[in-house]
Amino acid sequence: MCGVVGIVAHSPVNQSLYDALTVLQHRGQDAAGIMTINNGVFKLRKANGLVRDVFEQKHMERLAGNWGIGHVRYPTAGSSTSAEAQPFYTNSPYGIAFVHNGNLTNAEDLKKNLVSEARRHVNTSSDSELLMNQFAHELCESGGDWNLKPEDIFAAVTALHTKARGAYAVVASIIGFGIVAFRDVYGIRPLVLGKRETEQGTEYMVASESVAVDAVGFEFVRDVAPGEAVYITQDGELFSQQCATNSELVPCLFEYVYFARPDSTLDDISVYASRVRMGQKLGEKIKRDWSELDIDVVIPIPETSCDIALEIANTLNLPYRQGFVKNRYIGRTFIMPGQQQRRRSVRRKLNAISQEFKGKNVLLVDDSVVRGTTSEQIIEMAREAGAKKVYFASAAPEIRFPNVYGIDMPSANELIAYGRDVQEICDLIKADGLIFQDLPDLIAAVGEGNPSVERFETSVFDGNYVTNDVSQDYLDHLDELRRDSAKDASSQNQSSSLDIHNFS
Ligand SMILES: O=P(O)(O)OC[C@H]1O[C@H](OP(=O)(O)OP(=O)(O)O)[C@H](O)[C@@H]1O
Ligand SMILES: NC(=O)CC[C@H](N)C(=O)O
Ligand SMILES: [Mg+2]
Repeated sequence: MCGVVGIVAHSPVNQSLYDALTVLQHRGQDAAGIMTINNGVFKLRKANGLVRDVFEQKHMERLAGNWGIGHVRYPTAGSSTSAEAQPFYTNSPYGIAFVHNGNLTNAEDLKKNLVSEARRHVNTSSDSELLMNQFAHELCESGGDWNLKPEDIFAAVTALHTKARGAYAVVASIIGFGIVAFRDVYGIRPLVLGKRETEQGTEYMVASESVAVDAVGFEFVRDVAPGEAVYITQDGELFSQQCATNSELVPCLFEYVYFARPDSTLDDISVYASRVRMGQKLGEKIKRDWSELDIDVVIPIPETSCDIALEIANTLNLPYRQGFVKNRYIGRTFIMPGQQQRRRSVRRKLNAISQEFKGKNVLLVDDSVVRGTTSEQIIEMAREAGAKKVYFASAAPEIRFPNVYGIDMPSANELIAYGRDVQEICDLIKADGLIFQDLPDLIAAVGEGNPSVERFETSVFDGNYVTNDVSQDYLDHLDELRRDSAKDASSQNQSSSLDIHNFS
């Protein structure tokens, strides 16, 4: 996942963009970038690392200007090199800076056409650079004259929707004109709009999650609709238009399970409330299926599962205890780039308080079990701390299918539930019992927050890919390209790519 943000204000935006990126940090820990516009010139700083490490005082001072965009990256295509950090830039037409959350499913076809028909150069293996070039090409083709009008921009996004497939929540700044933000036709990735009234006039903000809007002191207005584009001129005038004929809201279910912050509301669904309902429903299932078990205490695996575990404890009428302490200086392990790093990080990140385990039958709760990196080690730690029995509950069902829409799960073989039933997974992670939420219950837990959402993007659980273009051949190809062992080679290949127009 990545986090995107864009602000058009009447005073400098560097600090607000920085603040927004720090509250979106949970969506991407690999790289961060900000590009502002000042006196008709782009100012850029991007690099690998966390927001707090990428931007020093000197960079912040140089990021002048009253409008700009920002990005935190979790790579799902290409490599992890700084050359693929975002924003991307292209000089034609007008000068465009571009940030993207999501992942394309037809990147290779797009690339062929871009080179052969549009004669555009794409310098990295990032699908986001491709998408930017396709957008730039559509802007050239949209028929407007030099003085770009809202209808020209909407025509370009309309054309883009017919060519790009997959997931994309995008914010782009077009120099001399303004910021355009849009979501793919299913709205797989989130994007929200905020505003703030000032003496100089209205200021606007778009961001991946509502928490960024709150943190920067803007007021939440609404979600950007799937297929819709919002255009904010550099003077603060807002235009919006539905640019797709076939749009339908099908948001990613895993955003609510794991990715988004609990204090965000996405597509009118509170992430926190949906996690509480996940806990209620899983608690009911545990009551039904495990009535004979004598569980003494419910313990969450920090951090994402805490709200879920508390509700399970309430439903089961059992004590809830924080048996693991999280090292606040270690980030999320699942979105780290390699399995070795992920494995090492679990023990550095979590430590058991042995009194909470000694002689007890504990129920450990996590939001999800993906590669099994966390669950396997945590169960071992619970036993080392003296637990008698260790039961394990996952608020998400078994994850058996790769993700192609912006979550880095490209290889079915790396998923612990792939080709295994619950007992086999339980044996692997060495639990005394393992229980997963049922998919209909998870869908209900999230969907109750907004009954108008008829479908969610659930491919990691059931293999149904909403874009209808994902074949087994494509998945095999992705596996070859992106499985952990392949990624290292790709990063080495790309490490010599140009880092263009960047402040060091
Ligand atoms: O089965 P796995 O491959 O280990 O993946 C699942 C685990 O990874 C995530 O935690 P993470 O440490 O990323 O973040 P958190 O602190 O937000 O829970 C998630 O919450 C699970 O704990
Ligand atoms: N997780 C994401 O949204 C990734 C965006 C883009 N596909 C990249 O790899 O940079
Ligand atoms: Mg976790």
